[in-house]
Amino acid sequence: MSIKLNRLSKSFGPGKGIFDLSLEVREGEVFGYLGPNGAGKSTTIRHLMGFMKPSGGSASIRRLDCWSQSAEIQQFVGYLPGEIAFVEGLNGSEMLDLLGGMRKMRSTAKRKQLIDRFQFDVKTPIKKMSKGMKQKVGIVAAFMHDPDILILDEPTSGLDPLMQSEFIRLILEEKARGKTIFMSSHLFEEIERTCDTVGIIKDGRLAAIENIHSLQSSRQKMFAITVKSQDDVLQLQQSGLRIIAVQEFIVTVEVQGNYEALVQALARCGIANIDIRQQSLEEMFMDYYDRGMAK
Ligand SMILES: Nc1ncnc2c1ncn2[C@@H]1O[C@H](COP(=O)(O)OP(=O)(O)OP(=O)(O)O)[C@@H](O)[C@H]1O
Repeated sequence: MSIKLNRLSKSFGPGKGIFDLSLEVREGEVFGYLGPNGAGKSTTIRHLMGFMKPSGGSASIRRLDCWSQSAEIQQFVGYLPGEIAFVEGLNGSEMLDLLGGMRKMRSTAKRKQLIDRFQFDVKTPIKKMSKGMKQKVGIVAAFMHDPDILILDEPTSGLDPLMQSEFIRLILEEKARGKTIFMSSHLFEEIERTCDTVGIIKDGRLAAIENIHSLQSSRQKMFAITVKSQDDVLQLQQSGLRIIAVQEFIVTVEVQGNYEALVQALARCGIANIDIRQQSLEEMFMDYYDRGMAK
């Protein structure tokens, strides 16, 4: 096991913080950590990096305790913080020199390659950099020593769509090279395209941990059925199918596998049209939020 949270908890006051988080990330797995603002993503990540002492439970990476053995852990981990703290007065290149020096890095090949890839002028003083440029410096710093494990807190925040795609390509390449990646995100597409597993955090608690591939196959289908009369609408409403919306004669039904019940109900109605649409990962995500811990 690469990363393990065992009932990790940190309380910042009543109902605030993270509570009883348990999860495991295997070596070579890409784990997406999804949740709304204030859910506890950064707090979890800060524990992984050893910046915070848990109030209860523990976090470990490769069996090393994230709090008491953080110096050892940081040797093989690359970290991108949610908000990057820069040293005043330095330009991008000097900042990367400083971070590389702290790691006693000798080779700068990967750093050069990343700078070319993300296309930015490293000589710009950090004070004058845009949010996106600073984020690029942070990405280079996280990846430049070619770490085995990457812990990334909202890595694409501030990047334009082109650079977001470049970042996704980078993640897929690093994944192919066997790297273990734990990343938080608000972007469903980014998680869907890169991750094997997604953990959903809500109000400091894990609402779900799902394999992305089985999540994709268990997606519900939405049938927007246009019927011919009000009686048909009633007929569908009484059919026991899961009705999502009714708009005049258009009844939207959510179906997951139970097509026979749908066909039987439709056979009793006058049908003018049927549109079929698959639920997006984003809708599934919102569904988890709405239903809270019930799922
Ligand atoms: N050092 C702290 N002291 C007190 N409360 C804190 C501290 N750090 C975080 N919190 C609170 O804990 C909760 C979780 O915050 P956290 O930053 O982990 O959320 P997040 O999921 O990363 O959100 P975002 O997407 O906005 O970055 C919030 O209610 C936040 O106000």
